[in-house]
Amino acid sequence: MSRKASDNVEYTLRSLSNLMGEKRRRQADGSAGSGAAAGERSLIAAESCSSLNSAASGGELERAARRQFQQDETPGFVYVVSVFSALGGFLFGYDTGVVSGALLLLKRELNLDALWQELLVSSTVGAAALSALAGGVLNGLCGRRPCILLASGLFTAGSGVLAAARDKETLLAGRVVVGLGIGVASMTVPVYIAEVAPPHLRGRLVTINSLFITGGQFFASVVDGIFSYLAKDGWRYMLGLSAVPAVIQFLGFLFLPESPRWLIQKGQTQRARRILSQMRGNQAIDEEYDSIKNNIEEEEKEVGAAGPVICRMLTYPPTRRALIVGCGLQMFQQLSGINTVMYYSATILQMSGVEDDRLAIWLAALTAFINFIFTLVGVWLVERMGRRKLTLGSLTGTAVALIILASGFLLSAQVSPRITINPPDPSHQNSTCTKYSYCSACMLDPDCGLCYKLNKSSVVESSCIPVDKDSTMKAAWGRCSNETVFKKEDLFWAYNFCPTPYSWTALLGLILYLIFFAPGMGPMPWTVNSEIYPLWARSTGNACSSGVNWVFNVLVSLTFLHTAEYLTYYGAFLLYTGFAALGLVFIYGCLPETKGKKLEEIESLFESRLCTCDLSSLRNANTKSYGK
Ligand SMILES: O[C@H]1[C@H](O)[C@@H](O)[C@H](O)[C@@H](O)[C@H]1O
Repeated sequence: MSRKASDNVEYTLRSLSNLMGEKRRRQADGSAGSGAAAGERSLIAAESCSSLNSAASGGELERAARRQFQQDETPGFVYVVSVFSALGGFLFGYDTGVVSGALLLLKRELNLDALWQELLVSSTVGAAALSALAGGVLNGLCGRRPCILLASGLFTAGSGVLAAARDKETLLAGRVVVGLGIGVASMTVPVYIAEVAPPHLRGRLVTINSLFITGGQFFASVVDGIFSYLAKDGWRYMLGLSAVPAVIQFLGFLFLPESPRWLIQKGQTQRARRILSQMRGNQAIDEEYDSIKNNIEEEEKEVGAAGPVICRMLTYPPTRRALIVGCGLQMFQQLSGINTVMYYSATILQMSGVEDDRLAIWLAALTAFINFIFTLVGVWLVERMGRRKLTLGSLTGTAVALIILASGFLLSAQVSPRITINPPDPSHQNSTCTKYSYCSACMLDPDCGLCYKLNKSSVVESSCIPVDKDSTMKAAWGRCSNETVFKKEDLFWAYNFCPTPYSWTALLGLILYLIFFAPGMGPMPWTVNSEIYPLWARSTGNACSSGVNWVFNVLVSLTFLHTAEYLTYYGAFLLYTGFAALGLVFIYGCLPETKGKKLEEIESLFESRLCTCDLSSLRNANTKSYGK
């Protein structure tokens, strides 16, 4: 048996005897509950002993120990704490998702031009990027609990300001406050959940936070759909509703505890022990407590405590590698285009023949629903497949779906209807729209739309006309400028899409994209980041990687329309395919498996150079099979 395997056996035996010792102690002093329960427990212990005796190798022993550990119920308290913190994820999803529907109403009521609309969307994401970075320092100094309280306070204040806003400047202020809350929540919540969860449930519980993010986005799209019928002040409800979960989270966290790991780091050991045993219920905490404490002491010896954390992280190879992996994952999540696909979903659906704007809003809610449901699949898969396989499988599928999506746009562009009528501009403003010869070129200009008739399924009598400044549902002038009149005359108006027989390919690509992206590439960057840094570097590591996520989120969303103008739509989606392929190489080479490991064990996975992860996992597999 190798040295490592024998260490494992020794460690496993120690854990088992710890567990059983604790059980026996409890049974003896009668604190283990009723006689029946105690009887049941000793049966489990006896079963484990016999499986221990018959276990022939280190691997089997380890499995027996894990089975034993998992048989001990995880107290409901851990789930309550996780769900309350994941409300932060819900608010992140809700507040980033709700704004598109709110803007439809706002731009009419407050006469918002394109610049103000852009400001209201990107100010939130920009503020989130800044506060995620600042959240690292706050987390380290004040702890996770005060940061979650701060985030829910910001969410509540922000949504109050938004619901009561009378002008666009106040709206902007409200969106910035909400963005500050999103940034702090996005980096704190996964860390907090990872620190309170038992190792065998950690992946699943942290992934629940991502489920809440996509749940928030789905809920936001339903709220957008409902209140879109309330033309006056509907946006106040859309933007203000997030105060409800925010207040619930704030009140809950007044009573919920601090992370025991942070407390141990700050020397508050008694409190930490109390909270840890609350979180572990009937399980022995001595070993976990000692391992956290020893780890902190060792880390201090190895890395020292002088200088800013980020400098220490960059000069100490294991944390530098973890940081590269964490930030890389977040960067590739955004570079594979999730937010443009979500943002563009209504248009893709319109391309596939959905003419009505309201129906498109509801179908966009369906897209958000697919994203949500398949994140649930991720929650189910994460502890079965592990992080690495799940992320690799998900990104491979995402890349294939992007190719299908791009092909949909390419085929549509190739059969793009010709423009057959070029009416003179009555306002003599010489708009560029009337100069295009094909629908595909007309569509790439955000100021233009197509007015056409259908003969069976082919487009006839088509013209490219400037879009109305107040509503993208009609033209500024000409045959398609009066909605009720042009619909009666069997005329159609297409803004942002060209009617072609290949639109279903893009729709198929969109659905496949979400099915593949949602279980892996959506949640895993958050989950992995919450576990790969040692305690002293955890806040800073998560602050940096969340900051990278938000910065690339802004970059990709802001550049999408320009990218599409230069590269056309299929070019833009092929570009994202290229990024996804690069991401695959990166993940294949650099992401180690963290499933089932204690947070304190994970640092050792980054001891060897990056790009050898796959080799080391192969080596481990070989060692195991030789040992058998
Ligand atoms: O993990 C989340 C999730 O996938 C969301 O759907 C997306 O909008 C976010 O940008 C991402 O960070």
